[in-house]
Amino acid sequence: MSNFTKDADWLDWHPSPSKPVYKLPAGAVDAHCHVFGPGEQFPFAPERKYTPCDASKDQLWALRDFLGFSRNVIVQATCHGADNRALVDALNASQGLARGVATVKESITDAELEALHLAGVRGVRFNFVKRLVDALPFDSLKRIASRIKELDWHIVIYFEGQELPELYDFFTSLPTTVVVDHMGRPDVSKPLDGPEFQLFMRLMRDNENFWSKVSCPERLSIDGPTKHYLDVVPFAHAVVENFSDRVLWGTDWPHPNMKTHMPDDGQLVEMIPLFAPSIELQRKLLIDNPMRLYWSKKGDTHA
Ligand SMILES: O=C(O)/C=C(\CC(=O)C(=O)O)C(=O)O
Repeated sequence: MSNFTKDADWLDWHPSPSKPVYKLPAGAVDAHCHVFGPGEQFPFAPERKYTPCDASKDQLWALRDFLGFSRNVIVQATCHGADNRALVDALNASQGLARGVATVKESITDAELEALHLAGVRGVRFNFVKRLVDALPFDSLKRIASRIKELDWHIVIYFEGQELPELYDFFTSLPTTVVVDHMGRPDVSKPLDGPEFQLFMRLMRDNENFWSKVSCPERLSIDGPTKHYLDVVPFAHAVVENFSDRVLWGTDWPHPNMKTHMPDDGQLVEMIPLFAPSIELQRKLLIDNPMRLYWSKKGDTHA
């Protein structure tokens, strides 16, 4: 029994996803997912903007095995603030099969950063989605960026598509590899060749240190699950085709803050061959790229 009551409109993760017909290649990485709590053991942060249901590491491993993934990258979600204990607990229990992206404050010590690295953290997340966080000052983020660069970590950025013009110069000033969550959350009702998505494509084209997750069709789609989120495919396909060595894929389990429906994780896996139609593109997306970013840094051995 959790000490927390989830939000009244909270949708729980899918209890029985379908088995995907698409068979993932051996060694595939789910490079964007979260753990929540359990709240009783790892309390949610006082400054959080939402209270989720629990989504434990063991439930994440069960999904990994059911879908056919080998590894996970667990991204710290804002409901845990900069308290990375649930994340670190999951990494420590993963037998080397999970890596993490943490949230840190400037006050973190070098020893604490080193301990996160030892646990398997390889990046920090800067979140600019206004419904999720209060704005953070750029100069503070820049100081964090220059410290984590020393550890050979990267920065994951999360923002809404319409905010990119305002954030563009800050993003391109970052000194590390930068990974964009969910293709920068494009409005897929707008044209692929329109100014909004083309600015994102320019960001990727002009800055070789930028990577993108081609994730979250369920968040971006207007078509929705009954039409298999097909309106997202041209966007994801364009990103994979053009930047095949800098793309990642993730389930986004347990799908925080979904309001319209809870996706079937098996259905999300079925979309991978639409995003990455060839075996070679699938290998890069699911294995080569995430392994390079998360399992080939200082002190890494392949589990
Ligand atoms: O899984 C995601 O990327 C999406 C989230 C939650 C989140 O990122 C967070 O709380 O940090 C969202 O859009 O509500």
